Amino acid sequence: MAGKGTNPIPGRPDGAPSELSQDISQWRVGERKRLIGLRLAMSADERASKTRAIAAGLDRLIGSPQGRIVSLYWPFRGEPDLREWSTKIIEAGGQIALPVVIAKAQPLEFRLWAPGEPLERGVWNILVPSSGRVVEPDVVVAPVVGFDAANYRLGYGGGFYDRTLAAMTKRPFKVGVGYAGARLATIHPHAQDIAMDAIVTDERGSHEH
Ligand SMILES: Nc1nc2c(c(=O)[nH]1)N(C=O)[C@@H](CNc1ccc(C(=O)N[C@@H](CCC(=O)O)C(=O)O)cc1)CN2
Ligand SMILES: Nc1ncnc2c1ncn2[C@@H]1O[C@H](COP(=O)(O)OP(=O)(O)OP(=O)(O)O)[C@@H](O)[C@H]1O
Repeated sequence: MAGKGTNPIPGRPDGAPSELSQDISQWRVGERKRLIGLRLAMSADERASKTRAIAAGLDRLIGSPQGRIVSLYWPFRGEPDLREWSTKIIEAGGQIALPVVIAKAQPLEFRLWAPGEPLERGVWNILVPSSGRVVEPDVVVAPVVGFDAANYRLGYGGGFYDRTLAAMTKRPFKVGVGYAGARLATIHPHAQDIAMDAIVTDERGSHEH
């Protein structure tokens, strides 16, 4: 099965899953690179049209955002750009929060933000709200690098969302968002990986509940 463009877990001639965590973390590194490469290779038009489909999927899944805080993200490395959708959430009576990296290996903080409000460069130069109140979102929309059939999410490898979700006192509704091409059979989840309640992609399918 180790065809062109695949990244078999090493240690097995057939690429079958090995339980060696070192092999799995190497496999994750390779898959992150491959999947980020795939989405960066898409045209801006293709990303925009897939992003519109993702936004429609989020609307169907989440329903009315009235009185709810939805955490989004400031897009980078070809992630779906949902900033236009964030305006719709606010117009419909919801609020938007953005994640802030406080430090490596620490949970994220979420700060309220609305389009037009000031942002500043945080850790790794990521833009974060300068002044919004720190909140716990009702809905966490987390960008995925990859995702699997059990709704586990592969991110950039910082473990930020897993730590954040584990530390939250509220139990938010957790939605992973990404392109359909980011689907994997399994991400070989670690014990501390937290599955999403749903994954929304540009393809309508069984991941929506
Ligand atoms: N748009 C967006 N914002 C987000 C996230 C995200 O996934 N997407 N995050 C979701 O977690 C947090 C940021 N997570 C990040 C994790 C790793 C790297 C990164 O560049 N890591 C380097 C290695 C850095 C180092 O260890 O020195 C790398 O991958 O090369 C960047 C952001 C919060 N904000
Ligand atoms: N709740 C947690 N407590 C302690 N360590 C954790 C926790 N969650 C994740 N980690 C550690 O963080 C590291 C990266 O985790 P993982 O590969 O799952 O990141 P990711 O989901 O791809 O990244 P991100 O969530 O930042 O997008 C791993 O070494 C993992 O053990």
